[in-house]
Amino acid sequence: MNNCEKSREYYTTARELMPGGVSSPVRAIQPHPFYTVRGVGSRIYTADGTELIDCCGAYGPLILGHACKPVGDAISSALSDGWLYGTPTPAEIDLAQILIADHPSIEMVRFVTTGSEATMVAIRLARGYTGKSDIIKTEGGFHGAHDGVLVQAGSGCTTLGQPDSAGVLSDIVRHTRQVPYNDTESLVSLVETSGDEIAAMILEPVMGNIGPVLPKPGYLQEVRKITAEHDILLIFDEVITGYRVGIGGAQKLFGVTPDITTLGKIIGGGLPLSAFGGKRKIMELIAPAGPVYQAGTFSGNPLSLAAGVAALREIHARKEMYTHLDKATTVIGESCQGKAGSFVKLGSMFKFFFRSSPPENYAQAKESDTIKFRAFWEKMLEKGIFLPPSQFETNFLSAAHSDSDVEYLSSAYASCLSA
Ligand SMILES: Cc1ncc(COP(=O)(O)O)c(C=O)c1O
Ligand SMILES: N[C@H](C=O)CCC(=O)O
Repeated sequence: MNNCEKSREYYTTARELMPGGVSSPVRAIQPHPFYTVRGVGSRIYTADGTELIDCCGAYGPLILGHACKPVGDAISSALSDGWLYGTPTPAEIDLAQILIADHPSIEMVRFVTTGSEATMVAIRLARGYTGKSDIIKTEGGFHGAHDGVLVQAGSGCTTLGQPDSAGVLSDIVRHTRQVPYNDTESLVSLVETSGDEIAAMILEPVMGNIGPVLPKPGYLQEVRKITAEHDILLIFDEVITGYRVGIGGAQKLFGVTPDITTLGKIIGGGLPLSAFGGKRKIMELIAPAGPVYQAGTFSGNPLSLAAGVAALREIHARKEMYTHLDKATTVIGESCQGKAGSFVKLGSMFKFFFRSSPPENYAQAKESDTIKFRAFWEKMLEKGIFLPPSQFETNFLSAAHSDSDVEYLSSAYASCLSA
């Protein structure tokens, strides 16, 4: 980006104040990130006055685009009533009713603040329910930044080349078993030898933190069958896919019912809100109904709930957006035909991999040429398009992207991939 003097200065200051200069590692674009001061519709605006078409969407929450008016209005209205009470609120009942109606797997729900919290407690709940110690995750799966899942983790961990984290005790991660995604044979052999120790398998039904990487036909159904046969709870981490691949998430799209579901991102309308939910007999183990403890000062905060209810009502009122978004990414994919690499999409999730065929798992995703990705990413930025700055992060389109945005994106993909 030519005009970036202010961003450069901000970053110089920020690096003195915060590790890596950022609040989350994926934002530390080198040699310096751009600083954003405004977001409207499909656009973000930098501190240096550059307008960008945003295909990052804050890493997933903004399916309605930036500053969506009904969501903003709901936040303003909630704000005028104060913003934190430390008591139950009517809005949590409204949002719980929407989530339960939309997800056949969810009979009860608990609101928390981040996706990391949701997956952390979902795992604790599975252990409490089954009395077993271990979990299975898929290699390259990302479930937030807590100890038990920071092993072979996707997202920033993979981008930085640090899929395991220092500071995590080997005693903890020895309870986290790994299998490749899309590989039922490895799963069967693991559960046949160790099924008695395994409380839950947690997976992103569509892997969003190395790609996207899509499930092979029948894979999720097989996983459901194998886990059920071995009394292993199945946790679908739908923090990305919830309301992203459609109302009802990946479980509805693929017709697979997990035991526990984690949701985040979109359900807060862009404010911090996450949830986990599942069958009543499992959820009733959560305190104070049962012995599995979870608590949070900011859990179910009124502003996030107001934003979430407004966002989900808007999504319901404009369901046709999913068809439109799917067509839009198909158009972008067509412009990538014949280019050296592979285009992968599901609805509004998409990515061009610098690898000859679409990856089916973590090992294959990591074979992508990240140097070529970086050169392509820079060219797209020069054209005024912000893609997540990693081969291993999904691009997201929003309902605010217009037909002309999609046309522009398509021609930019075609020309930047040819160059
Ligand atoms: C699939 C998935 N699960 C969990 C998380 C953790 O969510 P959060 O960043 O809100 O803690 C993320 C994203 O970070 C995610 O993509
Ligand atoms: N891929 C991550 C979430 O889905 C990116 C968000 C972050 O780590 O800041």
